[in-house]
Amino acid sequence: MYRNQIYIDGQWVQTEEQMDVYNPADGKVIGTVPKGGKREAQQAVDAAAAAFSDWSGRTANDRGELLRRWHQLITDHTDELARIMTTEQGKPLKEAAGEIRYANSFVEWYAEEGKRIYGETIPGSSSRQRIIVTKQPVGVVAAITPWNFPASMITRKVAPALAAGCTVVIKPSGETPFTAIKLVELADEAGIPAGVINIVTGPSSDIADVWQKDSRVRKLSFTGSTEVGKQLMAGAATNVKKISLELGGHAPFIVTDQADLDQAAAGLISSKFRNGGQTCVCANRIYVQESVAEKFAAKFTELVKQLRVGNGLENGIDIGPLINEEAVDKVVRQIKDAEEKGGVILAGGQAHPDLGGNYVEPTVIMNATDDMECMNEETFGPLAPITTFKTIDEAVKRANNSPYGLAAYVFTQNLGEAVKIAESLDYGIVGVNDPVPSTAQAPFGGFKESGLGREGGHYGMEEFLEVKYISLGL
Ligand SMILES: NC(=O)C1=CN([C@@H]2O[C@H](COP(=O)(O)OP(=O)(O)OC[C@H]3O[C@@H](n4cnc5c(N)ncnc54)[C@H](O)[C@@H]3O)[C@@H](O)[C@H]2O)C=CC1
Ligand SMILES: O=C(O)[C@H](O)CS(=O)(=O)O
Repeated sequence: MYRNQIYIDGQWVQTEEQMDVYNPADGKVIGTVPKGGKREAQQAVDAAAAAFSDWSGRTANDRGELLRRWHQLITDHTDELARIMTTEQGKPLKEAAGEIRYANSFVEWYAEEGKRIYGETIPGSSSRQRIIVTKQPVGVVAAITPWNFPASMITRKVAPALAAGCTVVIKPSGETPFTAIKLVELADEAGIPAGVINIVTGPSSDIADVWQKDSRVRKLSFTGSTEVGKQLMAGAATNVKKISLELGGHAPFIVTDQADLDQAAAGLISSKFRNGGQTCVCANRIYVQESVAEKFAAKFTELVKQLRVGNGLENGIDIGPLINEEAVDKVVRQIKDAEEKGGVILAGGQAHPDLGGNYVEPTVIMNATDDMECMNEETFGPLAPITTFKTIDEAVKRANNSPYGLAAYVFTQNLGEAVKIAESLDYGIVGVNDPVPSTAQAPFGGFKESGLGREGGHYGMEEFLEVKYISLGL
């Protein structure tokens, strides 16, 4: 069912040692992938470096045409890709199919955007000088991606990199390699030349160590935890690589007394429980203005109690299993901590009593306080802690009191209040009455310890380009 090979220089490669891949729904092994190491990592960079001259020398139209073929093949294989993703990651099939479409939207967008890499001329300092500013591809790109969005975190890097004329080496998460391998298989089928895309699975630190030390790798693009991001940022200093980091988040979700409470409650369901809460942009702290807190909590809790938990491959499931036992332990630990500190459980409150395994009940906790773990540490699970506030200034101050700065949300029907709050929040993404703002044409990225750089839109293209200034003496 799953290709269990890695792809280097246009060849599908096996390794003696293999790594098991598990289905989080039942803990069973669904297959194995190569345990690639330093040798495979080096071979991948060798291939990408060798392919760079031809690929970067092609026109943006040529590269765009191949990206368009890749886009069509991903479209044709959406159901197969979604089923692979749900089996190795756990998210419900409908969400997995949604992610494939979202992932594919980056391929479509950058197939065109490569044709819009503009330079400029600047008036010279003398009549005999012409100033020309051009953009050129940065070179070989290393992409290291997480398990929670196994498709879109790859295409959000690879599509702009290829459109810019870069070649790439990819290390997907060991939890979800099959989605990545299938995407690369379709790129191969689309006719993207050997060496342009390479994928290696195996121990991440061995592979990353090779890529960090190889000066031909000119750009590292990483999505994952802030902890690992900091390690990679330090390593990139070895030969001053350009780096993009999409790291952790801890999103505040503010509901003012001017909000449409039904809209806000439905919005919180979308933000909080997408991918079972395993997204870097999902609501982690819910701040509700005092006068509407009880009414809002009742509406939200009613919706939470209707959510169905189960195997993502079954119909009608809203929340699948978390990725592994450690993820479950973290959520249960945060629930217990919140209860010990005075939190009141309105819904859920435990690992799933009937399903067991990696399943957790969607949980709502009222009377949350700022000293609780869940109000400070990224949950990455289906836990919604609600606290109240008196004034807008208080809400903004508490919302900004975090080392993270990725996404934030505010629900209000008062335009002036919305603008004031959105402009005051220290976050790279602010959803105003919009619980899922992510889209291919907009810049995705965070302030503070949530990362560096942006992905999506023309901002995402700049991450794979170098600016060159040519001074022309006449
Ligand atoms: N800001 C964003 O867009 C996103 C942030 N995240 C964050 O990532 C975390 C969950 O994803 P995980 O995959 O568990 O994160 P993770 O940081 O453990 O792993 C991410 C990737 O890095 C690799 N990796 C792990 N240790 C490494 C090392 N020492 N050197 C090189 N590579 C290494 C992993 O194999 C995986 O491919 C959460 O904290 C979440 O907030 C996840 C997705 C998107
Ligand atoms: O990794 C994530 O959490 C994603 O970046 C969130 S989104 O792009 O799907 O909104």
